[in-house]
Amino acid sequence: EVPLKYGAQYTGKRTDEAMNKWRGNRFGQFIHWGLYAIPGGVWNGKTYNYAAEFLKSSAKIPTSTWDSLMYQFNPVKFNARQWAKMAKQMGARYMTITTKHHEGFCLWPSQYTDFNIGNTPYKKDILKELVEAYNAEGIDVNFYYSVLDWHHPDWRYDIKSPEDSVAFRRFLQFASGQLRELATNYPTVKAFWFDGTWDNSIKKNGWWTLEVEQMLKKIRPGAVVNSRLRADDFGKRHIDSNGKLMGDYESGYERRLPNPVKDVQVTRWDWEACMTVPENQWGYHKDWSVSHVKSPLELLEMLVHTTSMGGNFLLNFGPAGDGSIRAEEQHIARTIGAWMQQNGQVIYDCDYAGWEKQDWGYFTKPRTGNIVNMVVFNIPVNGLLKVKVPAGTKISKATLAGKNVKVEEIAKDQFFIHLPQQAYKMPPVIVLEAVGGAKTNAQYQEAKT
Ligand SMILES: C[C@@H]1N[C@@H](C(=O)NCc2ccccc2)[C@H](O)[C@@H]1O
Repeated sequence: EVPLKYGAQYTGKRTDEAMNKWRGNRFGQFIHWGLYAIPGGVWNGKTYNYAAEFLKSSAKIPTSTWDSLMYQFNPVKFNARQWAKMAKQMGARYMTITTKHHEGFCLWPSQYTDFNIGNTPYKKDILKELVEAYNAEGIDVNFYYSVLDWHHPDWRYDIKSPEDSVAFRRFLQFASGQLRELATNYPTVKAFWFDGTWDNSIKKNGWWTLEVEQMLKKIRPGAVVNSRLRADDFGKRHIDSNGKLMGDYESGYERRLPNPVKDVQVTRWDWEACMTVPENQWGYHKDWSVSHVKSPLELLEMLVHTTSMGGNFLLNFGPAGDGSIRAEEQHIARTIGAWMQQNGQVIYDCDYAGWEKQDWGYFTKPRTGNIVNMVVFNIPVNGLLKVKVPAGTKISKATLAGKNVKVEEIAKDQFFIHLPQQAYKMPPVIVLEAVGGAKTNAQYQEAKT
């Protein structure tokens, strides 16, 4: 091991109450909302098919022109309570909001820049309204914060001169100030989701990333910080030069999920996957016809897949500039919500079961008890769901919607669960009662080869 001053501060999973709550939440709503939602990917009558939140760079818009969008931000259809109710109905247990994205516009009245909600026609502290509305629904609120800031004159992509380092030191003070006011003025915030930290300027200032993590946890004991903030003494990000995860959970799964067989090592620490509904749109884009739009079932399978590997799933919504939520996103919330209403117990407070992945779907395991859940997405033609159990495990019971289904031992530590034949519109859940360490059935012996 190399000695590190700014590397991982601990190893293993945090087991304090705040982290257990963060972990057990499992399903979150990501919200990308900022000035980019006003043009929605269209500029001077031209549609740009890149991510809408990058329109400033894809349409090569001068900063002064882009920043004047602030004077148009007036979401007349915005209703924080409605957004929170929709998220509650969807089954989200937490919400992560872009307090400031790469454009530098702040959804809160920051004292460190005039480029904020207070100087828009809307005027009011929209971040406060969202935190209060979501907390009122029992949903935890986390803050996304982009360190990368296209608006701030002292931002640097790299440090190549003494002037750069003087300017960037000012920038880091600015960012620390903003984070201090976010952690102080919104005391119910539970976690910080850092983005925009991949440039050399940050990699050369690993000390600052640790200082920020420590400052936030001092102001908000129990606060959870993602690995994406962190760089160590040598500029290594997420995982330090000794192979240890920095921050409290691994946040590298963006628009992709770990492979359920090859990437099982992801279960060694906490992690979260964040996901767009279109192929690559986080902010509101007026035209979703240009790429694949994921269906509610695709997204539900990703949620179950993530839970089955011990991760959290953060599903993105991109509200329009007027504060409305587009129909596709409302449909997703309603459809996933209906299933979560019946089956949330196989997601919340559930984890990796450690059983061998099968083709029909995913196992999840509640934190306590001898239950293992089966969530079936691929209905087998023969109606038989193969289950391979750890040596000596017995399946004493299997139920679907409270009714027993047949369990058939077919070989050593192998069973068929008989799935009732019917047309399934949504994934059925079978609950297994499994007891370990039982004497194996003498009838089944492994082959001698
Ligand atoms: C969570 C996502 N992270 C942002 C992102 O992909 N930024 C990548 C990026 C931003 C600027 C230049 C190159 C690449 C997206 O806008 C979302 O906020």
